[in-house]
Amino acid sequence: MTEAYVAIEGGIVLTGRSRAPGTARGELVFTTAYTGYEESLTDPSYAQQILTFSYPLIGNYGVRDERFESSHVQPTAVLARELTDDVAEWLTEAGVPALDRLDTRDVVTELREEGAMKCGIAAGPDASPEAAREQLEQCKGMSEHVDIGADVSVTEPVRHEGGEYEIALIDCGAKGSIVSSLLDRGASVTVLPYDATPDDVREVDPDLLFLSNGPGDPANFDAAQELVDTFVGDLPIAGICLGQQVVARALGGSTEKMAFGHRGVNQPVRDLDSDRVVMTTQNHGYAVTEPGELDVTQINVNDDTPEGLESDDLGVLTRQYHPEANPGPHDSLDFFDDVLELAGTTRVAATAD
Ligand SMILES: NC(=O)CC[C@H](N)C(=O)O
Repeated sequence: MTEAYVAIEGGIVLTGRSRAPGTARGELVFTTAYTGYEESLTDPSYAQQILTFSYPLIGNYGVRDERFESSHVQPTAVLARELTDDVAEWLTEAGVPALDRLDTRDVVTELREEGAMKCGIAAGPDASPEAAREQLEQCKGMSEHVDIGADVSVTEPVRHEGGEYEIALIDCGAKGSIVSSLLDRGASVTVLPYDATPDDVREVDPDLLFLSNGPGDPANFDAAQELVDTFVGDLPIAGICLGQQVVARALGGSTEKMAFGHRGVNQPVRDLDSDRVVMTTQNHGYAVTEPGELDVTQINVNDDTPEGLESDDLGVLTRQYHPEANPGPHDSLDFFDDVLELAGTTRVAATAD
């Protein structure tokens, strides 16, 4: 067994089996998802993080690229109790270090007690505890990645021709299934870079401005925040995850880093109007603390954090969780119907003028 080492803030060094060689560093987080590993591993929201799967066996239904949320593996390294050969080969080809035969219960317990922590990894024939510690020393906290959008965003507009409604999607690290969920419902989507200017948006002449999910601290997405400032009231605005956080900050709200975040596929969310609880997929380490000009319409059942923000007057609709949620649960897919309906209000207003 080729050994691999995990050095965690506070001096802990864990040993496991190397499944993909290399060294890496990143903030150590965990997901409780028991399915959807292809989607999680290609979700750009995981950039600069080391992803621990708490479910004990990862890879039991293979790896198929049609499930990918982006073109490549996004976490800097992967930890699990057991990874199948399919996943180990995929991560080896991707150059993303991975290790298993690790007591992930210990890792998760540590993270739940101490919060997300910096971490260094060394795996493969040349690995040593010192190499893992060196990685740890160079590791930055998520909020210190001040231009993380540049690592995950398109650099030029990308147009997806679809139906009648025009949506400008600001790509702060967008999952592919957000684009396909909008196209499936009759929208045309123009994906714009994370640092798009108001003029870039005007050029698209959209019916709705959509802010995507993405990695890191929403406070580091100034350009996207400025777009919300500029267009609120004139264009309907929607957002998912980082998108919700950026919209809230732009409209007088605030965000903060959570202790260890929400990552999994069975996070319960209560809609305050209908009192209905839905199961949701989540992946975030920051949360909205004050909603500013928006109303909190949905909350997390476990910790009451805001899961949905809305303003009828301003035409704003956001979700902290991932309604597109491949492979599921799909309880909240109707969010995208609501977004399209909101986009339709622009056309109605334009006809009335
Ligand atoms: N999935 C996301 O968009 C994550 C949002 C943000 N980076 C957070 O961790 O809270």
